[in-house]
Amino acid sequence: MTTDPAADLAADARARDAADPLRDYPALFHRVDASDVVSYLDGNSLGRPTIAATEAISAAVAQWSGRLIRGWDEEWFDLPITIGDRLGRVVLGAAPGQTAIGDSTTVLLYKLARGALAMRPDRTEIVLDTDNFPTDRYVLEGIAAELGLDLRWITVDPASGVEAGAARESITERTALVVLSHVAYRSGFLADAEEITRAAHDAGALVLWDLCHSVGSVPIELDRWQADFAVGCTYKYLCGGPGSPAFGYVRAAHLDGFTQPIWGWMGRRDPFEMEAGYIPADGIRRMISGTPSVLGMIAMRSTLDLIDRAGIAVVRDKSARLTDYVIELARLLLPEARIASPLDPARRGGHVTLDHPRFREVLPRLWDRGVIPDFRAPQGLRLGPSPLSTTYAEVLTGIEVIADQL
Ligand SMILES: Cc1ncc(COP(=O)(O)O)c(C=O)c1O
Ligand SMILES: Nc1c(O)cccc1C(=O)C[C@H](N)C(=O)O
Repeated sequence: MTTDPAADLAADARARDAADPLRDYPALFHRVDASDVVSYLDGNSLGRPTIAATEAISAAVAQWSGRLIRGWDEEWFDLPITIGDRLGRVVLGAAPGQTAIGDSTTVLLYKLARGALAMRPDRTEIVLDTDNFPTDRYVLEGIAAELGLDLRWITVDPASGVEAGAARESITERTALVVLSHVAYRSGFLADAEEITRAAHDAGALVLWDLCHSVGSVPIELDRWQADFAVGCTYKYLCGGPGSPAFGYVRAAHLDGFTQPIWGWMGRRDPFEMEAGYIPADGIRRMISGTPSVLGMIAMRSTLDLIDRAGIAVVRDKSARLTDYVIELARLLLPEARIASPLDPARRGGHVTLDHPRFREVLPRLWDRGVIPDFRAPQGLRLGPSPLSTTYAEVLTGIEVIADQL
């Protein structure tokens, strides 16, 4: 301890970094101009690129230029499934043959929800919550209008999320499908996915989990939870790059009869036979509609290598410590801001939201100072440190600048 509180805080952050089992990982990510961005706190919107990803993308371009159309037979045709299997093993708790990469989260959500609803033709309701990510709400509103179904909304406090008890009360014998986020995009609330899945099954309903904000930071056990379907994006903690394709999971037991609504040639059995009529490919390949984005899938592989090496439990532990640290610093340096996320780390994913009526006006000044959090209307500053790439010192710098600007 010194008589200088700022120096004490800096020393404490350095000590946390020195003791961090993942201390060597931040150096594996690009930092093109360290003075331009002094604190990146938006890893849950767009992860930083790994250095290995740049090399892997260059190698993929070389393969494209050398192998040309032959690349499809040699590797690319199978990539959505081979990377899907790897994703399943490293971060989803999913055995092979249930995960495919392709499309955006929005499109895959539509395809999975339509396929799921076709499995419960006698039921009339979809259960969802009022603070799910907009795309989930809009897609389900569209499907409900298209199929003449009802939506049953679970009303949630935006600083919290869907409790298992509230979900159980909302699911009835009319419910065909429950669609919820594992980690809420605004508050970071971590849902009890296993218990909610059980509640849905007890009522004969199916569940589709949106894993966008948990994949790569929170352990996921899709097979153990007996989840029916899941979807998630790969550009956040998986650092797949802007617009990298999403993943979709269909439980093996459902695959045989599963029909998704966009019948493209790439998801057909024997696509290069070009035959009349659509017959879905065997297994999870049937989730594919059109030509997959090969270059878009490359970067996430490098992040999966890092998570595989570190172990998702260690990644989660760092993530929980980082968000605890955010809360500790916010209480100390930003006492006028409200913490709009669960305080218990066991009930929180990888980010924390702070509320203050002046955050909207402060945001451009933070960007000018090289501090990049997210802003979520009406007044939330969302801080998403990425466990593999963010240091404690970076978090401290960010919150000091926020305090200074506020
Ligand atoms: C929970 C959630 N679902 C879906 C999406 C987005 O889907 P898409 O990749 O289609 O834009 C996001 C983030 O953009 C999200 O946070
Ligand atoms: N997908 C995004 C985009 O294309 C532009 C800006 C932000 C995003 C995001 O990922 C937003 C994010 N899913 C959220 O939770 O707010």
